[in-house]
Amino acid sequence: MTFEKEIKITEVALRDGSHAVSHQYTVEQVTTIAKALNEARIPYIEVTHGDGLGGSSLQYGLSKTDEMKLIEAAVAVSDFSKIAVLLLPGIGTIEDLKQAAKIGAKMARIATHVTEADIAKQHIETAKDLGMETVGFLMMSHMAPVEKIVEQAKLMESYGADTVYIVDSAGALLPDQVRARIKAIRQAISINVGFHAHNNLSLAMGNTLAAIEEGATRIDGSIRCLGAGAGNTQTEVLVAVLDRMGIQTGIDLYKLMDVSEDVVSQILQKPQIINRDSLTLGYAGVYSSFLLHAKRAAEKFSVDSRDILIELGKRKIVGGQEDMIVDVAAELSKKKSGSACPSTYTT
Ligand SMILES: C[C@H](O)CC(=O)C(=O)O
Ligand SMILES: [Mn+2]
Repeated sequence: MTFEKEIKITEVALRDGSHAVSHQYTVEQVTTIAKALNEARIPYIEVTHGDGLGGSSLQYGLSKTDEMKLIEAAVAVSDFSKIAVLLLPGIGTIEDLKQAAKIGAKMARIATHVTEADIAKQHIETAKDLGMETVGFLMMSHMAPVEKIVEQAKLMESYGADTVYIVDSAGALLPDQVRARIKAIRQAISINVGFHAHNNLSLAMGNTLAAIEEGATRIDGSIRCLGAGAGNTQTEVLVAVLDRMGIQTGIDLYKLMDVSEDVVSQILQKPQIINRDSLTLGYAGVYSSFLLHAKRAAEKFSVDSRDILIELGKRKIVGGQEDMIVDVAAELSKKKSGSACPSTYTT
């Protein structure tokens, strides 16, 4: 294969990776990592709470540091990289977006469940009015058929998005499913197509390459895999692989390897591996950030978190419906013991 096209990587360790560090990033850490990524010539660095602007909450996990301070810190050390922010309408607001733009964010990625693109209209339009490069981010893309995804991608294009992403939030897509999705939207829209993978089934790299072969030119990576579940496509590995394939990214591989080894590995609470939890997420096809809630509910109701996750997958529960996790745990507990009492109340 020979590729002439340019692949532009968005580094998500300072956003998706926020899940992996329980949203405890400090200004110093963000400054060090963003500075190194900027020196490695990463085109875009995404910085926000893991669930996007406004995500810091009891529901999604409280940030240690106000995300606007983290965005400011990244902007201050990035003269090459553009700082991107993620926004899920309903979690983040237009005001959050305006503030992020004011302090120097240059790209807005507006994320919706794969069938709900219409709720992104005002956010995409506002981001464009603010002069930001704008991405429509179709999450949980394994949950909708190709025709539905095409319809939703067209909506995002019609609102003014510069790029539409297929997002494999659960790390559940198989390579042929990625190919079908990217190929179909590539043919249906005339803006950039992007792909965001999770590695829960160990397919992040393979799926990313499949997406590139079908015409995706905007790709997400995460240094040292730092992201929800088993993490994302590992940026430094991706850059090396693309280089071996003759695809130029303009990124300095050695600098990226060094920031991974010398900086990011030091702040990891535990290595980003595929364990039974993240494997279950991919296998069940559920949102990676459900894991923590499912584990808490499993402990409370003395049930197996895998059973909760698999049941959530069967019921097609989506982001925003986290309260269902406790309901499912209670039901499973009731089936098991005839009582739905949290374990702290049983003897
Ligand atoms: C809010 C989510 O964590 C966005 C994302 O990275 C995904 O769906 O995957
Ligand atoms: Mn993600």
